[in-house]
Amino acid sequence: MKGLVEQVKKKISIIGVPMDLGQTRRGVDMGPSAMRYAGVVERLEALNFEVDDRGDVEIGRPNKLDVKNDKNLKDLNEVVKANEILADAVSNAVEKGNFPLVLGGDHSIAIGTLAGVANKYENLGVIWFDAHGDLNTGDTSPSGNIHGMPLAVSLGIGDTSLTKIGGYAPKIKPENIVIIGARSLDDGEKELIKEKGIKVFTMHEIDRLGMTNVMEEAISHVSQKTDGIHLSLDLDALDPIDAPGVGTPVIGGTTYRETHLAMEILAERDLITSAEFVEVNPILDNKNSTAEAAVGLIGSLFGEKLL
Ligand SMILES: NC(=[NH2+])NCCC[C@H](N)C(=O)O
Ligand SMILES: [Mn+2]
Ligand SMILES: [Mn+2]
Repeated sequence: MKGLVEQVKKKISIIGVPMDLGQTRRGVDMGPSAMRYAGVVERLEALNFEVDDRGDVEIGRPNKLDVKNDKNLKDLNEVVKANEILADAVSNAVEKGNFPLVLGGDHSIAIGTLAGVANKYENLGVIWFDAHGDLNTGDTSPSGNIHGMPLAVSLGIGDTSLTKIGGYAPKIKPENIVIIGARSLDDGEKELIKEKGIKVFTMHEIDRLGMTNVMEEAISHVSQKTDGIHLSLDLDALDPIDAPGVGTPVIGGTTYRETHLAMEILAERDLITSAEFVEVNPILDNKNSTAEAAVGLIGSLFGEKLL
């Protein structure tokens, strides 16, 4: 499997997704600009990548009357529309042989990213950094926020208007997923994890084993039968001390250093074939430090080294 660092340097297609309708705290729509302002393009160009910034996917404004539905899926229509557009943009990038780098936006956009990637990779592996499981459905969600559902949706579980985005379902298989950094799971998510046998490295395992061992195990879990690996990194995986600008912070997360190390290990192994960095909310941030952390992590993922 060819990744992103060693091969003849791949062109990177950046796709911004100013989506804030998958949750209720405004401001996460400014995440893509915050990461651009923090220098993501320049950082990648300095590593000799050719970067094609495709701009932002257009997000509709919801009709207030549509917000409430009986499915416990907030702003469903606009979330579906934007994810269909994103799926197309991502699949175009993959078709051209480019590496898709998606900048969010709330985590509901993983539905579209995975729809765009998985139609090219039949056995896509997924490494999901998150404080949460994002394995809810309208039936199990305590909030009705679709950003808490993208992993379930991509497994083909949930409302069909979401699972059929991109025209096919499921996108991924439970045995090809690892979640890293979990410390807040709803009851329905815990059940789904058990039922599907999804591999989860909670903060407990990270404390016990250390990030190096967790990454070794995680990589061997997702690289066995897969033909590509997507990295989905929710900035709330990090501790709120290092990443304060997120809508659903949870105390006790990974440090910037640990997460940075995880990215360096992924770069060394050269396995990642697409990535997204989500949930950066500049309104809740401290002088853009969360966007800067995200861009630092992106640099490491793409092979940046000090010396
Ligand atoms: N992508 C995220 N930050 N998800 C947070 C989800 C929180 C909670 N589990 C919910 O479903 O509402
Ligand atoms: Mn999260
Ligand atoms: Mn998430």
